[in-house]
Amino acid sequence: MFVELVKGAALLLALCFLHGANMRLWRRHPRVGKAFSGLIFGGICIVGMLSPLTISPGVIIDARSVVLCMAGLFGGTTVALIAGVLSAGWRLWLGGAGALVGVLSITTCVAAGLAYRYARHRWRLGVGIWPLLVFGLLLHLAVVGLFQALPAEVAARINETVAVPYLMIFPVATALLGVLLRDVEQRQATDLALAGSAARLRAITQAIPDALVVLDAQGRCMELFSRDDGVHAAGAPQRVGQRMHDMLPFGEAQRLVQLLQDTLASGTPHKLEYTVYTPSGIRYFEGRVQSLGTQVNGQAAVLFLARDITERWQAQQALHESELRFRSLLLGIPSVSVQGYRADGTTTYWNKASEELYGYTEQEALGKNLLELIIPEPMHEAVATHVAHMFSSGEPIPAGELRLKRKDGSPVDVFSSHAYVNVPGQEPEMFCIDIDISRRKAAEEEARRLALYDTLTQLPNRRLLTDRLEQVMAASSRSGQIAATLFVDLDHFKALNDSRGHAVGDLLLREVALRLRACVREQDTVARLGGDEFIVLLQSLGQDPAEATSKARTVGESMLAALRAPYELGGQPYHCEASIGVSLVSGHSQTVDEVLRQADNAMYQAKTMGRNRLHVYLADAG
Ligand SMILES: Nc1nc2c(ncn2[C@@H]2O[C@H](COP(=O)(O)OP(=O)(O)OP(=O)(O)O)[C@@H](O)[C@H]2O)c(=O)[nH]1
Repeated sequence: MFVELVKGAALLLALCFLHGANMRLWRRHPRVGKAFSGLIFGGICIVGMLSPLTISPGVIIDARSVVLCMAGLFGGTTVALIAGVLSAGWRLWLGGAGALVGVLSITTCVAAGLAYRYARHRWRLGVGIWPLLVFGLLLHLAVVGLFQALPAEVAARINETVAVPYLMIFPVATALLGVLLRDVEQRQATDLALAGSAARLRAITQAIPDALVVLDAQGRCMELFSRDDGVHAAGAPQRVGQRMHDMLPFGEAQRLVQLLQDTLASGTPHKLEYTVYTPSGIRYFEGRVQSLGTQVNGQAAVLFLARDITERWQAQQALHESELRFRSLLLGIPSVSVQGYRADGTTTYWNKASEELYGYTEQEALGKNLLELIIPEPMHEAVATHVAHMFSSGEPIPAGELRLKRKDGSPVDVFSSHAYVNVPGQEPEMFCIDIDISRRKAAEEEARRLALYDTLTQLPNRRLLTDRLEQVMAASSRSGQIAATLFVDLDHFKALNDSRGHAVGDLLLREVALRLRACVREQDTVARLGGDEFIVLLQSLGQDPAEATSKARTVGESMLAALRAPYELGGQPYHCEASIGVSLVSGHSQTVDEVLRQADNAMYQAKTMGRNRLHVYLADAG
């Protein structure tokens, strides 16, 4: 019996070995592998049946139950069916009284193994030693139950002699074979996973442009994974065993070795940029060093990942050069102030024209905030909002005319355009391009002044007077307030011109302008029509015409008195008198021309009445 057991154990070990070798052999063709495994399992059963324990002629006991249930559990349907058919065929060929029970036990074992397999996958039933032992015991109890179908005396002999050892040995054998096959299965899974990882790593290293190198602490290449055409892979097989000093210039190699030693000491990844001289020219690399965290060939090792960044480096270089060109071009450009600012308003660029326009030198401006430099206080909030919007959306601030401030606080009119510059890898910047339009603004202002003011006296001229008169008439028609027009004409002015010259006449006209202005309120208008004719427009004289006339008369009389006061013209005394005609303005009942004509008529009346007096226009008098 012991010899039989040893023989059985040897068979089971042989089965494990053959099954494992077969599955490895047919790894790429698993179906063929399963078919062969079925043959192996079946073959082992047949070998077992060649030297069985013979109970009586035609009734044999062997280890096929153990083998077949494991074929079902670890081999699956194909393996179990092939093994089962082979065993059953052989058992039928042997024939005898136990043939049918033998085939039945074969079927039971195959079915039990497949059921266990199903339960394992479906309900995660374990395949540890204890579940296998319980399974083996239950299965062999069932087989002993099948033995009861043999002729009674044979069954009784089995029960008396073999049943107990059978139930003690075969479940244990089942569990042991199961454990061995589980190990085979796990090793296969591990091999498969390893092969998969290796294949993935190979595919990755072929697909990515980077080279992966495993280096020891001295920078010696232990393994190299790289595309066959990569710079680092040139002569790859010979590279293994070489030091970094054999592949890189001495200085670069030293830097790299230092870096990988730092990486090993700190455990944190490091990176550096380095150059490699190749027959096709210099190439730039970015190297990342990461500790492997495990020893290779008994040594601490790092993974070194080298990326060719030549194109990126060249693009950055070109960008840098073009930016330098652009900045130095704008630096000296005359009359166009260019300033650069970051999102928080910090000044990053300040050209010569900006120095001239705003009064800050480049050193003074750089690093300062836009708002504190040239933006007047009332504009701070609006400018900050526009700048924030520009940096968040990338949309430039619309160009336009702005009144900014110089270093000395004086205002400066500029036409300001804005550009948002966002260079990849750099902080975005806003560039302001300002052109000084102060002269144009001053010229516009002067033209406006010339169009509306008299150059000699600086009083409003006829055009501005007409505007004001229309405004006063509109206001009068709304409020009912009466206004008055006083037409002032100097008496015998021509004689002054003729006797003392035009220039002295001009002096008198200026002095008259000042005296008239001094006689009226801020809201009243004193205008010069031309020659020695002035118009005084008095507003808001009340709603009663008599009262308005009285007020106008009072102002007019004070003007006559003021004009009569002595003059000093070019060092000579002079006495001047004037005649004044008054017409009232009430609502929009008259036109501007009518009002002026009425005042003119009244003034003419004053002249004809002897000059140096005031006359009020009466509608009935025409
Ligand atoms: N100095 C000077 N004279 C001017 C100017 N414009 C006009 N005149 C002169 O002003 C004078 C106007 O004369 P009139 O008002 O017609 O004569 P008048 O001597 O004042 O006579 P009455 O008004 O009747 O008293 C003319 O001699 C013009 O040449 C000016 O801008 N400067």
